Amino acid sequence: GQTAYARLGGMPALYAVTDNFITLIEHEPRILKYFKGVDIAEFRRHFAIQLCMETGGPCEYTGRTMQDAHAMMNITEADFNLTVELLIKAGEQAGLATSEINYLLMKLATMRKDMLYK
Ligand code: HEM
Repeated sequence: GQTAYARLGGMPALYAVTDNFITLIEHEPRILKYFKGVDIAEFRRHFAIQLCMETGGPCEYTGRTMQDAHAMMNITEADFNLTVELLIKAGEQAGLATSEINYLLMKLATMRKDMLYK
């Protein structure tokens, strides 16, 4: 029984991951350039809610599809991989177990093709 959402500490933990992720992006010019003019408060909320949904939590994602959200960005494979590294680091900084980080990555990996080169 327990969902991954409960195991990893619920919404406070997912917001910690999200905030760490945003800080890491702010320090990585290669990724930050994609975020010019983006409403970060909305990105934060949608990202955390998406993590909640993907881990079986009691949330309903109301943001755009991954294909729409990442359209016209032409995200390269290298930049996608770098972003995933930042997300791993964000999870580590938030104290998530490696198994929970891997679970998250596995869930998000299925969306990869929706984001690349759109
Ligand atoms: C693990 C992979 C990723 C996930 C799960 C993810 C998830 C999300 C989510 C949930 C949103 C919010 C959509 C909305 O508010 O409607 C978003 C927006 C965004 N993502 Fe990603 N993303 C990923 C990878 C990337 C990568 C690799 C980049 C760039 C290198 C990127 C750049 C952006 C930008 C710039 C926005 C804001 C778009 C806007 O508001 O116009 N994302 N992403």
